Amino acid sequence: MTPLPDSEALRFRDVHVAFDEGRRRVLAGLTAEVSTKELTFIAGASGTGKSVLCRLAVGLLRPDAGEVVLWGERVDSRPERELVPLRRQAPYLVQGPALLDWRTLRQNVWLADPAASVDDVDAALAQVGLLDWADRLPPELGPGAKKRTAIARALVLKPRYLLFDEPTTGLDRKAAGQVEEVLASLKARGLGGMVVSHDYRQLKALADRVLVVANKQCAYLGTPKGFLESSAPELRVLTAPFMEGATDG
Ligand SMILES: Nc1ncnc2c1ncn2[C@@H]1O[C@H](COP(=O)(O)OP(=O)(O)OP(=O)(O)O)[C@@H](O)[C@H]1O
Repeated sequence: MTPLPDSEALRFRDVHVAFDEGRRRVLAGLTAEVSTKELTFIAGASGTGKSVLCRLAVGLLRPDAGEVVLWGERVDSRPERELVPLRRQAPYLVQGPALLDWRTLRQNVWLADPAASVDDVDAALAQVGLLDWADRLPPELGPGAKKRTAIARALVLKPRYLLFDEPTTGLDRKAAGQVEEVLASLKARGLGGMVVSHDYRQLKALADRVLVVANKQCAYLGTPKGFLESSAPELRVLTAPFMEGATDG
């Protein structure tokens, strides 16, 4: 494969991460390169380091060894003050939406970027299908709409890349479908992202690429089809229940 230009690449090079004073090794020599123009799903069993990968990508966690390079710049060794602007370009959406309940949706989005114009704020809400709800308060929303508001908070920053940690976990089918529609529309507009997900139906529908973390390394980086149809034991253990369900249904 031809190497990606720096302007489109997120690179992990021989990354090592351990917790509890080195006793709990999570990543040991993970190397992978993803395009920030694509939607890359991060798959793997629970606790293998998928969220750790997101935190590394934007410098919320520094590796014990190895390099993390985003758009040609070392993230792992950058001073914290330089990471703040980087995180506006590549916001990381954690699982909980973290909205202020006493502020309207419009105000919640505005708070993410007080310098934004009202048009920009409303455009961000429109992109997630919530413009009609701009003057409502978060407690009036269901969990899916709260999640979409959190996405609007990231979009108002006019990001180059988005990192989503399990964006539909805990949502019912309908709410998850609405969040997936937002992901699909961002993808259609050419905005890339990294999505930590256990939902292989969603992965199959949306992913350009899949990165699997297993055995403390990158066990697979390729197409969703290649991932789902692989016979490699470390991938089969993840995909077999889904593939069997797909055949049955
Ligand atoms: N700050 C921390 N201190 C100690 N251990 C941590 C810390 N952060 C992560 N870990 C451990 O690192 C491992 C990987 O965590 P991570 O959250 O990346 O897993 P994950 O693959 O996203 O899991 P899940 O699918 O369950 O969300 C886990 O065993 C977790 O307990």
